[in-house]
Amino acid sequence: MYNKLQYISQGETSKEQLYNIHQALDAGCKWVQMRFKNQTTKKTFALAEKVKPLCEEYLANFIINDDLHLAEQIAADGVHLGLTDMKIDEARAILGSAKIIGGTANTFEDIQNHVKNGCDYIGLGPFRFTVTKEKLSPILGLSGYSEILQKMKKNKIEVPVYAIGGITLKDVNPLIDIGIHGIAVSGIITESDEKEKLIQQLNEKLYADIIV
Ligand SMILES: Cc1ncc(COP(=O)(O)OP(=O)(O)O)c(N)n1
Ligand SMILES: Cc1ncsc1CCOP(=O)(O)O
Ligand SMILES: [Mg+2]
Repeated sequence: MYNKLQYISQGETSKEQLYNIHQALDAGCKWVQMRFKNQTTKKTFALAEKVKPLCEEYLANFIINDDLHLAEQIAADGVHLGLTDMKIDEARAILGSAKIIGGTANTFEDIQNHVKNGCDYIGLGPFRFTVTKEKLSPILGLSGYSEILQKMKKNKIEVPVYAIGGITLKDVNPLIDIGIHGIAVSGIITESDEKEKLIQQLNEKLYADIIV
């Protein structure tokens, strides 16, 4: 089962990206999505080439935002695709069954489509307004999530759903209570001065029901 905490990288430059990813790994993140928007292919490739061995060193999963071909070239663990990115079934045909393919959803119908097309997990959001992403889809809030998760249950659709968009520590318990599998976060980890403590607190809540 995938880790319940996915860190989505931030940074205006390759140096900032690498620094933020390294800090998140050092603090205990076990799953990184490299999200480096509006860059040349050369720059994203060069960054991915550095991030991959770093994630390997920290035994963390490494997936790429948007760029299926980069994920393939670099032999990343997978890719995250949005509603306007490459279609999930097309990506699956290229990457094969061993790679992780995540898909963005804003509605129950998006989830139905992604599951039919073979995605491994859903990034459902946005939960609330966030400055991390421009052009947000309609905000779902806890009630929107709850409605969608209930429809999934009724229709026997089983796929790990990650909440995304402005998630903070206090949101984790209510999200887990309604059936969310995990969270994908960027701002709270990037901006935290106490990353290790924050990640520990997030994991305690995310894994509270797991008996060891
Ligand atoms: C885990 C996760 N969920 C959703 C998204 C958003 O993807 P997308 O809608 O393609 O937006 P961009 O991130 O590409 O701006 C995500 N990246 N990760
Ligand atoms: C990539 C993305 N997609 C929907 S919201 C979002 C940003 C999540 O970042 P943050 O945790 O800082 O709100
Ligand atoms: Mg995208």
